[in-house]
Amino acid sequence: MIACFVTGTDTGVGKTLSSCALLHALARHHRRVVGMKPVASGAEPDGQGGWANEDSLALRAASTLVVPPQLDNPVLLPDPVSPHIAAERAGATVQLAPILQAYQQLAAQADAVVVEGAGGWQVPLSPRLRIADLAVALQLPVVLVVGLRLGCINHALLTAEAIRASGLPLAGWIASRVDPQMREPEANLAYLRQHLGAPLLADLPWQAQPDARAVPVQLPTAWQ
Ligand SMILES: Nc1ncnc2c1ncn2[C@@H]1O[C@H](COP(=O)(O)OP(=O)(O)OP(=O)(O)O)[C@@H](O)[C@H]1O
Ligand SMILES: C[C@H](N)[C@H](N)CCCCCC(=O)O
Ligand SMILES: [Mg+2]
Repeated sequence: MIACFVTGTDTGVGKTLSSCALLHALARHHRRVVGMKPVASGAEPDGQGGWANEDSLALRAASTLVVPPQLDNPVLLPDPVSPHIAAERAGATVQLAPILQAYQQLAAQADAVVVEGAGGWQVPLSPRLRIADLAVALQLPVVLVVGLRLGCINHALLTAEAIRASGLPLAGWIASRVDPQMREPEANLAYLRQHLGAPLLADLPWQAQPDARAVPVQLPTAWQ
């Protein structure tokens, strides 16, 4: 079973697009691939009388394995704010155990699982729990999505350092060109390639209509 945890330099940097691109790439090598959004804040009508998070809907569309929503999105909070605030407003506390159980059930059915975090590495899920704690509890190699814009070098280096300090391997990183006006994108990319100490798995071009299927992804050999 192949699995990874996708984090980012921030919220809104392209983690969902990157996770979908990873799922499509994995599906070229493996039959049963599935995305997981363990904690989602923000819900919209799912078109079937219920509610769903837009990241979950995108991950499901990129997955080949269909699972019940309690497995691929065990915690769905209505408000699109930091998960610890969304949970408080919903009168809930995010707990690790049910998320780990859901992941184990997914992993038992799948050849590959891509787990998308929420926001960046230190985002709180509850007063006592952060995204980093969840990734550590899952013991997954991490893929870091860097939203290429001014300031991303600092955010990327700090995040990579924190991931390694947590004891998890940084399996690779993805450049996500979220700012078409960015100056010197290639020089920024070159610096990150030299200093992140992990392979660049994909370079997502800026797209007016982002299409995860159209992006070339270089999967680590062990994932092929
Ligand atoms: N390469 C790109 N080109 C153009 N737009 C992009 C690109 N990558 C991401 N976007 C857009 O930026 C926005 C944020 O991207 P996305 O939802 O993937 O972020 P995220 O990191 O998953 O955020 P969250 O923390 O909410 O999960 C979306 O509207 C997405 O379509
Ligand atoms: C609602 C949003 N789309 C994300 N899922 C949550 C982002 C939390 C960011 C918290 C923070 O770092 O300040
Ligand atoms: Mg997302």
